[in-house]
Amino acid sequence: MTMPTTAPAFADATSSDSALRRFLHGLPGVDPVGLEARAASLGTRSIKATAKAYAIDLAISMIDLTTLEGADTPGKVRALAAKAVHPDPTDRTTPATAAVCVYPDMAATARAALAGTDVKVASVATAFPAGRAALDVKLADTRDAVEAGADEIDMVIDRGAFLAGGYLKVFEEIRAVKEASGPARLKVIFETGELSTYDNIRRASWLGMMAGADFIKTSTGKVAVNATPASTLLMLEAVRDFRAQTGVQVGVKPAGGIRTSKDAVKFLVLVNETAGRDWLDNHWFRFGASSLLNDLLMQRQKLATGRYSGPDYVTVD
Ligand SMILES: O=C[C@H](O)COP(=O)(O)O
Repeated sequence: MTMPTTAPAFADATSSDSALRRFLHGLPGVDPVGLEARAASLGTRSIKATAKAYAIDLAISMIDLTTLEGADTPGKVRALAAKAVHPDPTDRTTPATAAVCVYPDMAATARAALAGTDVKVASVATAFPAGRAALDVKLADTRDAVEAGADEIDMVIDRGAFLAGGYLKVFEEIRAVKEASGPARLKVIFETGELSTYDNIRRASWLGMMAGADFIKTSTGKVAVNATPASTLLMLEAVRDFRAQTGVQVGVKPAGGIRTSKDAVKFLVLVNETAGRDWLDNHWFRFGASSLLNDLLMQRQKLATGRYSGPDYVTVD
């Protein structure tokens, strides 16, 4: 198989397992107390009502509206797609979400339902969520999703290999999935809640970007600890530093457990204060969320009218 070439800046660092280990373990260590304090303090920033209205619309436009359940049906995916295109049918000024995110077997249904719109089809692949399958199975899963119409692939890394120090294996797997993704943008999920340390999250971020990730993503939403402000802050620092070093911009997607407007706005403050304004649009920042949109819609309505709507204002997620 022809592999994409590694960025020249990293040719030496990725020439062997030991070279890659030296590079990743040579990254500056993370001070956990300082990191968490910075994330917490940015989270307490208050913003003006006008900025809040802007932030709510921005957050809506950044959602990968997600359903990743064993019980997903074509009907549920079509309803989700309709909601992604017109989140509030009574107010056509409401922005569409960025994407609808589904399992590969639902990608064709999502593609058909979103035809003629700007909303992307994102599909998880590579034996999501555990990532425990042979590489050829993961590549077939990826190709299936792309052939069915996915614009974006959300792959999971092999956390077992990463934690055992098999960095080159993880690196080569990401490169192979990137190639199998063809024109689709590749989001690489680290499952930060399983990586044990902040140092590992920093190492995984660099590993993913060096291997060609278009986005780095925190979590699957399927484990106990999903997206946290601290892990997202760390990843935002990584994309900022990677661009400074290589000129290549990589997006960030916190996912899992983000359910309120208040939380979404906190994440946007982190983006603005860490990576900067260049990341403040849905090409470079996404929220992976199954249950955030309704709260954003209710807050949007409250800002516009001064009151919350009745419980039947929004459809159930
Ligand atoms: O990638 C998206 C996540 O699976 C969604 O997680 P959530 O259901 O906690 O919002």
